Amino acid sequence: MAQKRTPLIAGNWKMNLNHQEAVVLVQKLAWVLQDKKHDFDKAEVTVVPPFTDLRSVQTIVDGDRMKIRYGAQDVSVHDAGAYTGEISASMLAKLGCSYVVVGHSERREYHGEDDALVATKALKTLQAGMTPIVCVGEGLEVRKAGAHVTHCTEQVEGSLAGLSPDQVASSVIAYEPVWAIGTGEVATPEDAQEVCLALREQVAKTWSSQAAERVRILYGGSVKAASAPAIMAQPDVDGALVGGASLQADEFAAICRFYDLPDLSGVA
Ligand SMILES: O=C[C@H](O)COP(=O)(O)O
Repeated sequence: MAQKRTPLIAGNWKMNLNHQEAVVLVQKLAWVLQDKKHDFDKAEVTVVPPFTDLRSVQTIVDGDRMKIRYGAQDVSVHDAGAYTGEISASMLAKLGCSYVVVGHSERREYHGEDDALVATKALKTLQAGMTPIVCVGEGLEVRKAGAHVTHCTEQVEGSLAGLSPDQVASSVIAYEPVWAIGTGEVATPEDAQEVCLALREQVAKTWSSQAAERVRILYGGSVKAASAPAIMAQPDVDGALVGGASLQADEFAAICRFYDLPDLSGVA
């Protein structure tokens, strides 16, 4: 019997909200989810703030015993030492991070991160006891050429290279078509399912069928409360990596609450 994957809704705040604004948003999100009786066993909720907010988020999450988890938007490939400006995995783990987003397209584009570097970051994250959210996705030209499935499966193979099947199974993959990020151009549920299924099949081929069953695969790219249900109802989509909409507590909570619906079968 295949083990059921726990859905994950992660909110990537990107370079937004100082530590004081972060506390306000997390507090409001907790209140809205509590008010709506969100079942955290049905879907994990994670916020991914800037580094500067993590200690404040840890304080309020721990202090109020919130079930909301949190994580970081990047991590160093180094363990410690003379690496100005970098943040190590052990530092993030010490701050109670559960997740680390690695290989986001904005880091690949603006910081020249390649698959090999992303794979090292994913391994460092796992070795520190956290879960990497490994981002892959194609650009508009690749999509127009119909090469998006090949592009993304090759990217996932390279971005998880060197990990064991168990480590891959314990990771999260986020399919984020670059042309959908921040554009309002959300992928269709069929687009998302097509690539997420291909990624899962690639995991089965490269690592193991057990890893393919267990690895969670998210969709990201202009996800809003209105578009989320049909995408997240797809059989190979295990949640969402949300950007802009995660900065609004009500909108982000509405996305999370999709999994509280009594019967999801009719939503797709
Ligand atoms: O990490 C989140 C993705 O970049 C999606 O961002 P977005 O929801 O603002 O398009």
